[in-house]
Amino acid sequence: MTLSLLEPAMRIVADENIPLVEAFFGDLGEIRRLPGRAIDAAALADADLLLVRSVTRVDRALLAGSPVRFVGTCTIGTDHLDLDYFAEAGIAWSSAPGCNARGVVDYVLGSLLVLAEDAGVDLASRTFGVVGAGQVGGRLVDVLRGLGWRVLVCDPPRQAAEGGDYVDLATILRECDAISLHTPLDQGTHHLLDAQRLAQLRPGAWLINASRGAVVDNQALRELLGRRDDLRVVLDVWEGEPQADAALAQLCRIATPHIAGYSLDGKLRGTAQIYQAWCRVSGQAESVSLGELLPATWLPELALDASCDPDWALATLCRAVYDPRRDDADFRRSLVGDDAQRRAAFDGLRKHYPVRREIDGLRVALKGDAPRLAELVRALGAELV
Ligand SMILES: NC(=O)C1=CN([C@@H]2O[C@H](COP(=O)(O)OP(=O)(O)OC[C@H]3O[C@@H](n4cnc5c(N)ncnc54)[C@H](O)[C@@H]3O)[C@@H](O)[C@H]2O)C=CC1
Ligand SMILES: O=C(O)C(=O)[C@H](O)COP(=O)(O)O
Repeated sequence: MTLSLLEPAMRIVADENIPLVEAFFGDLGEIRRLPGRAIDAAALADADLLLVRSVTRVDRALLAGSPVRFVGTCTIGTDHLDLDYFAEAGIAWSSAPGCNARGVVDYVLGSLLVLAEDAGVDLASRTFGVVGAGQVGGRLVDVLRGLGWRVLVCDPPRQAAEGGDYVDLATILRECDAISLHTPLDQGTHHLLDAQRLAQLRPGAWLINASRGAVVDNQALRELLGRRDDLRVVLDVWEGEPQADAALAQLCRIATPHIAGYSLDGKLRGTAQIYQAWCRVSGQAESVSLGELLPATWLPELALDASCDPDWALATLCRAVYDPRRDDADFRRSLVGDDAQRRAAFDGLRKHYPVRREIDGLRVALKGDAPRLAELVRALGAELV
């Protein structure tokens, strides 16, 4: 859909946690910043553009009667948008596909390192299961396979559309030591892992959910973890956010407040993608680009000696960029007080999230001839220099 060309001053309402809105959209008109959970129909009474993150439910109740004609969500997920209503009302929209996918991959890698150290196992000896092989899962599969690890992939929609080397969920549950979930949340994936499927996890299995909370039945998972102390679980997303089940969090090896994709690069890319989408929709030429706005990384380059142990190199490169244990510790400290205090703490940790970059922004120099290390660096997506 192409909207009519811009009038001089647009009125833009944007979540206060979207970075660079002024840099990208400032020339278009007046920008009003609000907390995402406080964006209501009254705030949109004279808005043309609405820019949100995942915490704002955007549907008929929010938009009916408002002049909003474009909704941009600076996120990958779209489960907070009522797309049927947008189509019915002729509202253009865009998400930011893939913007923070690399951050989630870094989160999963960091979590796997912790789980492997706890168990005293070699990650290369595990069988990995990736459920949902889109922007996030697809990148994860490439990295894990690039590292030479055995990976089974379950993605029925892709399997139906493309054929190929996919397995069903039952096979993943039966054969995989480590399972990572990367499906969208929709009717087909709500409680994809319900009590019955959770019960099929292998002895000692690891389960990671950084997709959407309700892809796993949280109550069933809590009950299962109460009975099975062999399982190890990593949860970044929760049913009913910003309320997280504190008892479930205590039973998880790593628990974080929906920050898996919170790399700075990912957030800035999200804003840039929405700006590009708006320019397409409005027929306007782009006048701002992300390249000039991305800050320098704090750790642009690392050198590894050819004699170093590849497992040490893997952990060192991943953790040089991101280690989820800090986020886990911050979240655990926040699990105090009443429900309202914990909800506020959940949002607070996300609002004040520290700067984090991505592994593929790292340049790695190898001192000496080390083909195995070179392969590892490339598999991680870092640049070999
Ligand atoms: N925790 C975080 O910070 C973040 C979470 N996310 C979430 O991660 C999830 C994945 O995002 P993307 O990779 O961008 O989505 P995507 O739409 O690119 O890929 C999802 C894949 O799941 C597949 N799928 C759908 N139903 C399935 C089922 N029943 N079983 C197995 N596969 C199924 C689809 O065919 C598709 O290939 C989403 O829920 C998204 O909201 C995304 C970014 C950050
Ligand atoms: O992009 C997505 O989808 C995510 O899950 C984001 O990491 C969510 O970030 P917020 O929009 O909730 O800040």
